[in-house]
Amino acid sequence: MYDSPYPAAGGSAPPVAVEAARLVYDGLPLFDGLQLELPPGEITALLGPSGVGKSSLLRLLAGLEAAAEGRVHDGAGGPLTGRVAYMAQQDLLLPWLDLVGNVVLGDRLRGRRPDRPRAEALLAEVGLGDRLRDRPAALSGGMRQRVALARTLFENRPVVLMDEPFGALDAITRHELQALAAEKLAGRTVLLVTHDPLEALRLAQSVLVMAGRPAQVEPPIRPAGPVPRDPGDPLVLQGQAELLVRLGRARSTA
Ligand SMILES: Nc1ncnc2c1ncn2[C@@H]1O[C@H](COP(=O)(O)OP(=O)(O)OP(=O)(O)O)[C@@H](O)[C@H]1O
Repeated sequence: MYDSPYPAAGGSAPPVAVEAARLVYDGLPLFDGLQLELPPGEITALLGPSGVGKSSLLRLLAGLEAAAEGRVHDGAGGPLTGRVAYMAQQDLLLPWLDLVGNVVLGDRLRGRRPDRPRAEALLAEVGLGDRLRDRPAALSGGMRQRVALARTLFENRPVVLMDEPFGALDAITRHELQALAAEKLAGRTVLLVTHDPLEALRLAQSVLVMAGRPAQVEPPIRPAGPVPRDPGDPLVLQGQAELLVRLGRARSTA
């Protein structure tokens, strides 16, 4: 029996465990025997050099990597099927649907009657209550990522996988959306892939660095204090400097 250090709290967000993950592209293992633990109800950030395999690992967790081997489970050996939402860097909004239509898309694809009032309430929560009937083309990049966040929250899954969701935004919009995401995702088990050490230290209870080929995930850093942390906090700034050193080391082993 797998002995998780992060037992699932009854009825709430589960931990996520990856065991013996292996993925080979073009005959070369990207990772092999990779282990990973995500604590329940917390945000974990995953950093690492470009090409090390972060997005591939995220897709493996989402069940989207057909070629991968290994085991992904909820810490008690159960599958994560139906408990995972995925948010990509591109907002993936459909241009012919209005904002409500984009948020309820998952329900429609599953053949369920869309809960439009809940979608409208979520759009209002992310600050778009007065744009419900707009098409995505009428929005800024930051607004579009707000819609993508509302759509992710609409799925109401206890596990959320995010692949550089704020990477394409300007610094101020990114800062605002990070705070919004931290507030709205509280209590869920989140894996956030990012290239930004400051984003990781602002939002995450655990920070992981992925390095090497085949890649491994290094032991977690657990910065002190509640999230979102103040970017000007001396501990955050010091953590950022240390993380940059670790990332430099990780790149030299990639
Ligand atoms: N479907 C695929 N077929 C072959 N190689 C692939 C495939 N998908 C990814 N790769 C390769 O696997 C490696 C890891 O890709 P991945 O996107 O997971 O890295 P990453 O760490 O997320 O990179 P980045 O930070 O640049 O987004 C890269 O060298 C990439 O070219």
